[in-house]
Amino acid sequence: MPRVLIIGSLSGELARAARIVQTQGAAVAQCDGPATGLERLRAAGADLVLCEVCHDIAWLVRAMAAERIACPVVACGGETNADGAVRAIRAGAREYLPLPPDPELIAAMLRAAAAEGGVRPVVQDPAMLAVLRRAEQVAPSEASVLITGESGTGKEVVARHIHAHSRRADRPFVALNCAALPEGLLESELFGHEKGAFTGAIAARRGKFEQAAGGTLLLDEIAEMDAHLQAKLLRAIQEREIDRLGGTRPVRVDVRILAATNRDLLAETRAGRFREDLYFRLDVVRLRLPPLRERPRDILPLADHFARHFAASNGLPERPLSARARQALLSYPWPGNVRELENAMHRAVLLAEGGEIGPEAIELAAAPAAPAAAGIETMVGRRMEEVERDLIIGTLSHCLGNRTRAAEILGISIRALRNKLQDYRAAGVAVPAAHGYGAAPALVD
Ligand SMILES: Nc1ncnc2c1ncn2[C@@H]1O[C@H](COP(=O)(O)OP(=O)(O)OP(=O)(O)O)[C@@H](O)[C@H]1O
Repeated sequence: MPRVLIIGSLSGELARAARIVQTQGAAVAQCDGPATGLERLRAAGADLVLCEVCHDIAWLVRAMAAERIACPVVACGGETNADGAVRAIRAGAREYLPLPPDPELIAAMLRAAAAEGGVRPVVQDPAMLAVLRRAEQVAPSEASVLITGESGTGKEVVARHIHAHSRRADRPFVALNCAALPEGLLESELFGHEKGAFTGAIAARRGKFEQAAGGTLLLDEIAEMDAHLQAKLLRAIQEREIDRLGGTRPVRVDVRILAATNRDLLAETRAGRFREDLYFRLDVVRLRLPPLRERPRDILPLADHFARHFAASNGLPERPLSARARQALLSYPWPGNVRELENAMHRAVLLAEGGEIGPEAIELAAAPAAPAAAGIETMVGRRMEEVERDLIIGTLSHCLGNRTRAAEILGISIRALRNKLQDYRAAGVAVPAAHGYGAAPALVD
């Protein structure tokens, strides 16, 4: 059930909008202004925020971004208030809902919010169908599931699928990328903190464990978690209790844990970088997602799906893929997996002209140069750190800015990559942005 937070006074047209939202099956909460709204979001989260246009939407959007609260904000106000609508969109609102409310429009908004929250996996290749069947088989149990696979193969999509088929489906699904945050922040993000627990903890905040109460928590890039947090996580799983930072007594939690990684977690365990007891707790059931190159029959159905999706979201006509474009997609190795295909199709939809999407609209990264062809003479005479920098930046651009995949190809940890990028940026080197056209989560460098 989608959760909608309404910010504004529940009288007149906004009250009607709230009733429509409820009759369409969403749970509604209400706050009088952005400040109390933010508190509510910290405490309970939401799938969609509806905020009256008279409030300071720019402040709300900035505050949410600063606290990494990811949820679309839709402004609402009088249908003749064109200036207000423009201001709200400039301030970062996703859309403007004119009042009096149109039930059709509200239904479309809720559908969009729900679609963002969960993608139904598009799958046709037998290798992936087998994985999905197994996911559905284990979904109703309470078992932890370890989802492995290269970055961009759809680990989060499969995790959401498990949640959707579980007994917890009507409770929240919460995902956290353990590589995206520095350690201190990750701890408070996971376990929450009390007011004043550290400098900058201006208000108490519930962590992801509490936000996922009764539901499912996906810990993505689990191998990146440091030893101290691994110990805290183990305790949370074993004792079903967590300690907020700065808290004085433990909090009971009821959460099913799914973990994802693109590394060989058993090897990490053997190398002493990952706790064995935690590994066995997480690896009750394992799902290995094959890379896209090992499931060629998924390529075209996914490409068609993304072509339709991006045409609709950009207000463009639907264009079919031409036979030559299909051939180009089938003969490419997809090192960035489904995420790369998604980005390629987004670009293709924007670039296509005429009745079809032709091969000229499909820009694929050149296959990485074979080591022997990389040109040793281009390296001789140069400083090691310079060559390293070019290799790192080059690999990152090849991966469309995806840190996880670049680190994987380079054979270094995401943390090490992030530190390098920070140094480069400080030295004035242009670093490819964390995501291209696609919806890959931005990592903090
Ligand atoms: N079977 C699928 N059907 C539809 N969309 C998919 C599918 N698999 C992946 N995607 C899309 O591809 C993108 C990457 O998927 P996802 O984030 O689940 O990958 P991941 O393996 O978790 O990546 P990472 O390791 O980088 O976190 C997402 O935008 C997702 O919606």
